[in-house]
Amino acid sequence: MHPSYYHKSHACIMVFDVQRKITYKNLAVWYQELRQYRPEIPCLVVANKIDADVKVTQKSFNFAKKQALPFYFVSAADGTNVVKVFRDAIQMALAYKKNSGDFMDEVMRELENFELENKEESSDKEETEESKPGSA
Ligand SMILES: Nc1nc2c(ncn2[C@@H]2O[C@H](COP(=O)(O)OP(=O)(O)OP(=O)(O)O)[C@@H](O)[C@H]2O)c(=O)[nH]1
Repeated sequence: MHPSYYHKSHACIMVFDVQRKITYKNLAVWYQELRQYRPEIPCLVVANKIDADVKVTQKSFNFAKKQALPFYFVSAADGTNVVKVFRDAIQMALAYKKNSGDFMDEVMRELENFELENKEESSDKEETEESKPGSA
């Protein structure tokens, strides 16, 4: 995947298809690539399409356990756990964004603060210009 897709990401949801083994096997490859660009962001693992065969939820998928990642059985078709996954991902992303010690994140945070301060300064200036007597 092009590195720009990883840029400024604060969480990752890795989804595999329980009916296609290759998609599970490929998780390791995707995960390695993700960690190259975003070493610390929260990553969630999703086993999708459980509606196709619910018995699959009795199987254990060790990839997530091995990497100590949160794991969810999901069906995008009937909605099982979809909201939960996105809620958890957003919560983890926000927590990460606030507290990240990753160097690139710190740089991005500084840049965002700098831009905000500049915007505030220029809007303060505009306000004082407008309130000057005789100004249009
Ligand atoms: N039964 C079932 N089918 C699903 C589920 N989620 C997606 N599908 C089906 O799987 C197929 C692929 O879904 P897409 O949304 O195209 O997923 P994708 O990741 O873009 O798939 P690729 O095009 O193979 O890369 C579609 O026919 C979907 O209807 C699910 O939870 N259960």
